[in-house]
Amino acid sequence: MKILSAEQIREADRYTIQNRPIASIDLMEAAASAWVETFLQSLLYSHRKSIIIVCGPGNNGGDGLAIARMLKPLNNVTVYLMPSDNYSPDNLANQQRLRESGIQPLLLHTTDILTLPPDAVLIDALYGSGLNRPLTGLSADIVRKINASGVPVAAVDLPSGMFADSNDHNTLHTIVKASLTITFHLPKLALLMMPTGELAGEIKIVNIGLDSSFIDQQESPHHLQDADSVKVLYRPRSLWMHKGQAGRGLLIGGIGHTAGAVLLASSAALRSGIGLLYTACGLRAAQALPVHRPEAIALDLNETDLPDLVSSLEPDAIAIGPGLGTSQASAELLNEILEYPIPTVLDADALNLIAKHRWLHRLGPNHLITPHPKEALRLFGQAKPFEFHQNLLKFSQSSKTVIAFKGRFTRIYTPEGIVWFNNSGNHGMATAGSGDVLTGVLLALLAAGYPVAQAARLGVWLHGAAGDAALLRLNSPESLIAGDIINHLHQAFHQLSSST
Ligand SMILES: NC(=O)C1=CN([C@@H]2O[C@H](COP(=O)(O)OP(=O)(O)OC[C@H]3O[C@@H](n4cnc5c(N)ncnc54)[C@H](O)[C@@H]3O)[C@@H](O)[C@H]2O)[C@@H](O)CC1
Ligand SMILES: Nc1ncnc2c1ncn2[C@@H]1O[C@H](COP(=O)(O)OP(=O)(O)O)[C@@H](O)[C@H]1O
Ligand SMILES: [K+]
Repeated sequence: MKILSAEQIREADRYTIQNRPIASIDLMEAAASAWVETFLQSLLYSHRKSIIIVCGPGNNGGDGLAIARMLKPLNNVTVYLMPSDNYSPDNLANQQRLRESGIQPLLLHTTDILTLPPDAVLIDALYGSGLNRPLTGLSADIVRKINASGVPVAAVDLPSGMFADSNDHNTLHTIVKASLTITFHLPKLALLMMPTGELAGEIKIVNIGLDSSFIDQQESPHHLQDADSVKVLYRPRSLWMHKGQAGRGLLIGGIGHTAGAVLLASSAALRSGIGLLYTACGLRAAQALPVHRPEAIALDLNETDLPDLVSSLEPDAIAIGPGLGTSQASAELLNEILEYPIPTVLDADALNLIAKHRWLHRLGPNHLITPHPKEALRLFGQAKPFEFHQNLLKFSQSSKTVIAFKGRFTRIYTPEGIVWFNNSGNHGMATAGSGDVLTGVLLALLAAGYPVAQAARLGVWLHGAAGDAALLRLNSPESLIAGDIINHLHQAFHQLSSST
């Protein structure tokens, strides 16, 4: 699914109204109705004693007015409206319809009249994608009062005060903090990125019937990656396959006390279909691995000459980093690995070493780096979130390196300039070792021969989908541990192979 800019979304609205037999006011009615349908199914709505709706002067406010009319038969609804001498035509039309339905909106001349009972739910329809500058004055005061109240908020299209695209020049404290954002038709960039994404709460996308051929024609580097978009990448195994065709992988890490990292990565690689796995690690891990995972071949790094190993093994793919440490000896191992033109995943301490030794320029098309935000900061330096995003995009294009920037919506930056926002995975995965599991999955896919960008996309999705299957089973994000992700990889693969 494409992610369009605010400007492109406006164009899509305009195009739909001009080329489809639907008037602007009817599109608003359809949007409000789709929003209400999703809202009524949400946990946020259940058991709430009243509904407060705050409406702005534009079409976002127009949606709010229409939503108020639709919810009136179901609950106790109070509507507040921003005073303006420049209401949009559809906003005015919906003010009229609302009054005809028996609701008189209260004009929000001052924040004093805004009453926010704790057992209410607030619907935020102040501003949407038409925001043209950060909020100030009365609008900002209203947002601050809403945020201070503790009343749960469901936002219409976007939390008010948030720009759909870059918020690098915005102030976060003038953005509504929502528990749920029901957005229209397409995801918006700001909903998928920190720190703005966190202000949106749970995100739901509702179809409002915008013209799909117009959307298909729009150029955008940003895409949301779901099961359907990775299914096309998946290559099922041949019935006649033998283990030599499933790929050989070499995993390097687990030095000293950090044996667990390679144990997790090894298990994940084996559960992701690797044919042969060699894990080169410290003594502790080399002793623990056969007990923990006898399918892997453990090699003690102290007794292994890396160039000899690589030339005798001829691995199809390498992964280096989990539990590697940042010692001089580890740096020498990495220095060697960076010379091989073999598809390689670089994670954790491998990334810290690259930052420390300023080896970023040595990365190329056979490399897949998987930084979490702190590692990315060490590698690429500090920048505002949207600028940082642009920097990653530029680096991937110029170096031809694939980046999986990990987080809630892990972003996969590909050298052709496309960024995939992955939508599998959950907050239960914010636990030690889940990144090591991803490294193992990626190693297996690279060893199986998937091109680097495809392995990254597929692996990140599988990892998230396995986490989702684990959460479904455990029912508690707190109890989810990295091993559970491994134990549910089979379900993620099954989803890929099952017919649509
Ligand atoms: N046909 C359409 O265009 C559709 C639009 N929809 C809704 O329309 C929204 C976009 O509507 P609009 O383009 O009218 O924009 P908004 O309603 O988001 O905001 C525009 C209004 O707010 C004012 N404004 C902007 N920034 C401000 C600021 N910092 N302080 C104070 N006032 C500010 C503008 O002067 C204008 O009056 C979407 O988010 C969505 O909710 C939906 O109804 C679906 C269909
Ligand atoms: N809130 C979340 N929602 C979705 N996925 C998450 C969330 N938190 C973490 N993850 C995923 O879990 C993994 C964590 O990786 P990382 O931070 O490297 O962990 P570790 O270093 O402990 O192994 C990443 O793949 C990330 O995308
Ligand atoms: K809004």
